[in-house]
Formats: sequence, C-alpha cells, structure tokens
Amino acid sequence: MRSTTLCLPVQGRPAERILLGLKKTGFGCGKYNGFGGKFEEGETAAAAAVRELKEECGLAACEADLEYVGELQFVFPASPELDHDVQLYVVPTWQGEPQESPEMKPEWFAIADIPYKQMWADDIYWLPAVLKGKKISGRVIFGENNEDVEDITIRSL
Ligand SMILES: COc1nc(N)nc2c1ncn2[C@H]1C[C@H](O)[C@@H](COP(=O)(O)OP(=O)(O)OP(=O)(O)O)O1
Repeated sequence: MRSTTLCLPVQGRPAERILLGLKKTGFGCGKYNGFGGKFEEGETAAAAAVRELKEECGLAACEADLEYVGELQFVFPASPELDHDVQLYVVPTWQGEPQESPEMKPEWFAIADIPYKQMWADDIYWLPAVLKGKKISGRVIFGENNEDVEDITIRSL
C-alpha cells in the first residue's frame, strides 16, 4: 500500500477556519481536499507533508509546526492499485500566504461551510472530530465506483 500525507491548515483552536484546495489535476481532481501527496524516496512522512504543503499552496511550515492527528487506510476493492494510506496533520502555524499552484486552488472555509459534498466521501466521517482536536485511526473501503463509502471504521486514539 503506498503512503501519502494530508495537511490541514487551520486558524483558531478549536479550528474556526480551514484552508482547503480545489484539486486541479490527477487523483481527486475536482474535489476540495487538504494538501499532500506521496512520499519521495527516503522521505519521512513529516518531511513529505512540509514539501507538499509548500508545493501545492505556497505555505511554508517546518516539521515542528505539524500536529500529527492520525492515519487512515483507503481500500479500493474494484481498483486495488489505488489502495493507499494517509498520515494526517493539522497545521496551525506557517509562514506566507496561500497561493494557487498548478495542482491546487486554495480557499478558506468557515468550519460550518466546509463543502463536504465536493470532497471525498470519507471526509465527513472523520474531519469534524479532527477539527475538534481528536486524533483518529481508521480504514475506509470504497464501493465499485471508487467514490462511495462501502464500509468505514474510525476510532479515536
Ligand atoms: C480516498 O479518499 C481520500 N480522502 C481524502 N480526504 N484524501 C485523500 C483520499 N485519497 C487520497 N487523498 C489525499 C491524500 C493525498 O494528500 C492526496 C493524493 O495525492 P496524489 O496521489 O495526488 O499525490 P501527489 O504526490 O501529489 O501526486 P503526483 O503524482 O501528481 O505528484 O489526496
């Protein structure tokens, strides 16, 4: 299973606003999501998260700025080559301003206005808990269309 990261920049604790990006290319194109991607060879999860955050939306964080909030496994029985896990980080501090990149168009959302219908279908099951300060671990099994959630297990750490 390949490994990825997902960074969730927030303002306020508990979070009042979250920076999401509209994915413009590749896996998840057309959905809002946090910022992240695959590890490069020899990279730690935290180093990959810092690099992807900068590449995708221009925010400069250091590893000490990241708060590890858990891990999810995504399983796609109809397309096993898509299986991956994701290391999740909330990012409450950084330097710089959000900037559009070739991959993502960043946009701030109030927590009450998070566009779950335009996001991966799993997000509504775990993101609210993470934004309230919880750490989670979970496994999501997607349906035949690789979009709908067939089964999901989320537990608090
Ligand atoms: C399937 O459900 C998912 N839900 C959520 N919330 N986030 C997901 C899901 N699947 C993947 N992600 C995240 C994990 C990563 O942050 C990105 C995917 O990264 P990508 O495959 O685009 O990796 P990159 O290294 O950026 O890709 P390139 O090969 O284009 O450089 O989405």
